[in-house]
Amino acid sequence: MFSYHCLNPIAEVGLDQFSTDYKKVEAAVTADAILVRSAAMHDMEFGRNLQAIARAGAGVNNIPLERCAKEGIVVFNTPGANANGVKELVFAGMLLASRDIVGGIEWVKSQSGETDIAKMAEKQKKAYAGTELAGKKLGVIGLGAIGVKVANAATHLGMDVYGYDPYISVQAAWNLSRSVKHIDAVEDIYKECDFITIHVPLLDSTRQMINKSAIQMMKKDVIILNFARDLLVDEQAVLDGIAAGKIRKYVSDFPNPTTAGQDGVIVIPHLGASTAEAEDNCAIMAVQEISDYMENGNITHSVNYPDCQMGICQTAGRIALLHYNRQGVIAQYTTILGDANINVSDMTNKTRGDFAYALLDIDAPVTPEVVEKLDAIEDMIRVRVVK
Ligand SMILES: NC(=O)C1=CN([C@@H]2O[C@H](COP(=O)(O)OP(=O)(O)OC[C@H]3O[C@@H](n4cnc5c(N)ncnc54)[C@H](O)[C@@H]3O)[C@@H](O)[C@H]2O)C=CC1
Ligand SMILES: O=C(O)C(=O)COP(=O)(O)O
Repeated sequence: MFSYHCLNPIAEVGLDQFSTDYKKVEAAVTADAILVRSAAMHDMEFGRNLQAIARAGAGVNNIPLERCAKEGIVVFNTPGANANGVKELVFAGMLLASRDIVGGIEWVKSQSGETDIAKMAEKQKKAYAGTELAGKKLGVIGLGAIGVKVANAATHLGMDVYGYDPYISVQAAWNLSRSVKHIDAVEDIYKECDFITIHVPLLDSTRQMINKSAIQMMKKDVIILNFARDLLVDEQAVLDGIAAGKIRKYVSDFPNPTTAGQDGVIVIPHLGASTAEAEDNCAIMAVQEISDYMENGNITHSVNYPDCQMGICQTAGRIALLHYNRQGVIAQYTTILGDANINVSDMTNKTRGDFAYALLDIDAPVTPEVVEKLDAIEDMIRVRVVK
């Protein structure tokens, strides 16, 4: 029996995929697995039972990945599962920034009860007029699951699309429309584009990527869209750019005290992934990842351990070893198994940075003594008896 805890509400259609071997628990500290969306986990203490965290979504900056790896907790996310939801909201953002739709709607509301409203609107509407998307240059920074969808869809709206991603995956490159211009230097996006949208993860290397010097390079009347994370942008520099008449609009999906209520800023309450479809997709993928890890030891879409798959165990036993990626560890654990007369019929050992993961299918179940010896290896983080 496995237990799981939901730190945020997770779509039932996903949770329904857990077999009857899983029970939901109210206390995170007792759970084998945690499902989470945006809840902040950096200050959380993790229970000793905790083996896996699945982020039902893309961004994992709310989870202490390194600490989890050191505690033998595998963290997963659900790549692409909410990308369409975000893509659609990015276009809503572009349209809201192009004409003052919000201001116009508010004006109509403020005139409710006016019998002459239709005539008044015809006079008033010029205050909310704007421009079109077609023919404008759109710069997409980060061509992952979301960026590719935004870039491709924009080409169908008649936009001239520039894409920048020095680390683009082969899969993303395959999916990218040939009409998207491949940009090698992000400065070219800053200098050329009328709309700039950012779709990169929040990392030390991307924090405040859109800063004062980037803004200085931009065209007058640029529209900046941020559906990735607020900390990617120096938002005070953006407000200064708006006040100076350089930036026409800043659209953000991340409310905070700096931007909320400011002129020239459209802030949405983090709705990018809040569609029924995205919530269902993320929950289903997260539950599949956790189930396969808990039941088979397979890792798919981890963000702190290497992915590793050996299907369903066909031998007498399977163990999973989470360890540091250091010299001699493999020799030590294979020696312990050999000394215990346990034959390894299949094994995979994968590494990711400082961490490594091994799955071993063995011809006899391991005894508690063998587990104790494996656990005692200096660079061993966690030993799991999967079967
Ligand atoms: N507003 C919302 O509700 C949502 C926001 N997000 C945010 O959007 C981000 C992107 O999501 P996905 O596209 O699904 O992730 P992804 O991992 O598929 O794509 C990220 C892309 O950014 C690229 N990248 C990394 N560093 C870069 C750099 N310095 N310059 C240019 N490109 C760089 C990577 O190569 C990758 O292709 C997430 O990390 C998350 O923070 C994601 C989903 C929902
Ligand atoms: O997937 C992401 O990175 C998101 O930002 C979506 O967050 P949410 O699941 O809506 O709290």
